[in-house]
Amino acid sequence: MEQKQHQREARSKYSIIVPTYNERLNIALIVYLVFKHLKDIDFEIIVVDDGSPDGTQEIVKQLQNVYGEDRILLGARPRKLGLGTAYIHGLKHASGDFVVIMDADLSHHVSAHCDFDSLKQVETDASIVTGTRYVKGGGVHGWNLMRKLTSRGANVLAQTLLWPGVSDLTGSFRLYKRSVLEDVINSCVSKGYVFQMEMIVRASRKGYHIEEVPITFVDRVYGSSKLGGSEIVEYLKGLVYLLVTT
Ligand SMILES: Nc1nc2c(ncn2[C@@H]2O[C@H](COP(=O)(O)OP(=O)(O)O[C@H]3O[C@H](CO)[C@@H](O)[C@H](O)[C@@H]3O)[C@@H](O)[C@H]2O)c(=O)[nH]1
Repeated sequence: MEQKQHQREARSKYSIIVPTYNERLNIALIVYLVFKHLKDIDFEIIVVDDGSPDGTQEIVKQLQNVYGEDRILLGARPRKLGLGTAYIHGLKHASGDFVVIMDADLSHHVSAHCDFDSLKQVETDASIVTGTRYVKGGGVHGWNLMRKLTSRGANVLAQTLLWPGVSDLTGSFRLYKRSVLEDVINSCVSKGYVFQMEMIVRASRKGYHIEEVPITFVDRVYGSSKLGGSEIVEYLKGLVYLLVTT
């Protein structure tokens, strides 16, 4: 029985998509942590970098020399083209049966989030396992009041208007069955941060089984968030669009 379980795990491959823009100070650490904590899992890391002026890509190339180009793939884009399209680009390079998306800035801690229970859930019952900060056991550390209110407000507004059945619509630690991601991603039109919400709402509307796991989001130590006012405007536009089209 145990051997069968092991064989099943050994067959599954995970593609971990990490979008980066100016993450020179974080990328080596996140790669190190993934390799440290996912020892018994077959995985590849796909870094989608948007021509970061801080030289993130140079660090990724050094990491490829250390870990191998088959384990660290670089999906380089010429300029900042948005978070949503970065995931779409990453998926083109992915060869795994399952896809994990996570931030590069260590706000998602690999040891706590990529646990075996979540991985098993997506291998068996769930189509998507999504990290949530907004249930018992989840939370946020390090944000100021304004940032907390913005995130909470965005979620409450979307819950009220869309009833998606998911508590954290803007979170970006998720595991997808590859076929599900491919199906849902093709119906998404968002380019920026609102993409997270669009993906999960469309998946929910299509009837996919979504499991939530509580996560604690820890704000970054190095570098800065790229979430600006224009992303908030895009979020509101996206909300209206989803209200009308789903
Ligand atoms: N390639 C690429 N990567 C990007 C871009 N914009 C942001 N990123 C990368 O996307 C990740 C998240 O970006 P942050 O700017 O650090 O986001 P945050 O404020 O910490 O994140 C919060 O809001 C996000 C938006 O919904 C959430 O995804 C996240 O979970 C969290 O709630 C980081 O790895 C960052 O480098 C882009 O245009 N292109």
